[in-house]
Amino acid sequence: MTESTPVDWELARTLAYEAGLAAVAGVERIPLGEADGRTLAEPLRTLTDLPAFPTSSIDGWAVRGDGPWRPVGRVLAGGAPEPLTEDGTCVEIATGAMVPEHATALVRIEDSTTGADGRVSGEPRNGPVPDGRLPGEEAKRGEELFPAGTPIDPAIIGVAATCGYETLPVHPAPRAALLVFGDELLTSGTPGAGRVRDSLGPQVPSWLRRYGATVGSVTGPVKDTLTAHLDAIRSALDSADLICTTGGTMNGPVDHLHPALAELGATYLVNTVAVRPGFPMLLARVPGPDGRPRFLAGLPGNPQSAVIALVTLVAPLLAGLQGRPLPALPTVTAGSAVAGRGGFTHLALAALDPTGRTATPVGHVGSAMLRGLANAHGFAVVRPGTRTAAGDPVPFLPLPLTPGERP
Ligand SMILES: Nc1nc2c(c(=O)[nH]1)N[C@H]1C(S)=C(S)[C@@H](COP(=O)(O)OP(=O)(O)OC[C@H]3O[C@@H](n4cnc5c(N)ncnc54)[C@H](O)[C@@H]3O)O[C@H]1N2
Ligand code: MOO
Repeated sequence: MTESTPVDWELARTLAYEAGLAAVAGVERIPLGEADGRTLAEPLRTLTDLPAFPTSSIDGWAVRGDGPWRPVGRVLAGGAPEPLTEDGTCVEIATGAMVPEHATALVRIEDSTTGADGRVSGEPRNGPVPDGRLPGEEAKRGEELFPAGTPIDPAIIGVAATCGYETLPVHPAPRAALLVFGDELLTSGTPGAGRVRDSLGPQVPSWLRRYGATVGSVTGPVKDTLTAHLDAIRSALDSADLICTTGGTMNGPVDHLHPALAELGATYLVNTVAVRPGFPMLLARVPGPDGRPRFLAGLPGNPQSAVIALVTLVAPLLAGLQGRPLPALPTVTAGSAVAGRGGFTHLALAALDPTGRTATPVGHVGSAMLRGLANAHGFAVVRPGTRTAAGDPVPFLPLPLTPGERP
């Protein structure tokens, strides 16, 4: 490993985020149905008033002036009605239909009677929920509903459709590749006799997708030689904006990542982080074949440490590359004491209680273990030189879990 001073954990997150934001790619327009999980590249403004026309919320009558009213027609949802030209007239109207010009009230079908002469009588309601909707009530034409950088979810897609869009402007999804280093790794069967199963090749792509990347290739185990490392990185550079590697971040006899980065002319954005576990993590910028910015995140080989590098460096980088804000960390209450780690930030795996307000450290949290990770919602963050007592407020860095996971 090249000599380096570990970067403060908060600063490392910020550096990774800013590097991503500075490299955000241009804008593409994609169909609404494909936009879930992407990020708005431009503010979303409504193309019309919402609703775009006065709309009936009831089945009944649109009336003009005082009753009884003489029916002069019918307007269904989808139709554009003629104006009501005389007092004492009405049209039958359906829910969702456009209210004719000059109508003065809406009368529900159940509040009306029709006389022998065919005239309609009844009382408009003056309840707290009006029976019609006025143009612009929900939004005025041109109004900004969501700023650039908003993550797109199904509700945002629904709003975009409502206000007239067929496509949405988004940044291209960052393309990631994963290279797994380590001759000791097995990709099938049970571990033993010095060999361990590769637990990162199968899980890291799923974390990357949850952070918004597409994962083009997973390669490994890559042989523990400098040449094999260089070949694997060069080939991943062809199609990935971000290469994640696992293992080989230290200075062992077969740790080739740092020499490979030197050979490729990489520059470090972060080279080791003052965090436990996970300190040998790194983030570098690597020249790509076409001059586009490429990043390489070196995740340490110990499996929990690799995930800590994902949440520390890769998640902020990908947020930046997508043009998203860097999520602020919520503060929760510590359910029990969490030790400090001297001059390092301690990321302590913790489970949230059902209210989401109290985080309690879990067991099985050695950096070579994954059992604690699989029982935790995220990490309690204990900053350098501090410790956290039970009941203290503590920042919490969540894992990208979806509702229903970790019940
Ligand atoms: N002399 C020192 N040795 C080590 C130090 C140190 O400060 N001084 N730090 C330790 C820390 S902390 C970590 S983390 C590891 C990081 O090492 P590498 O990134 O070089 O990783 P490897 O040596 O390749 O592997 C470490 C460990 O993880 C296992 N591993 C690797 N890849 C996988 C995988 N895909 N799936 C499952 N397990 C994996 C590997 O077998 C090793 O047991 O260095 C410490 N050493
Ligand atoms: O910090 Mo290492 O990353 O303990 O396993």
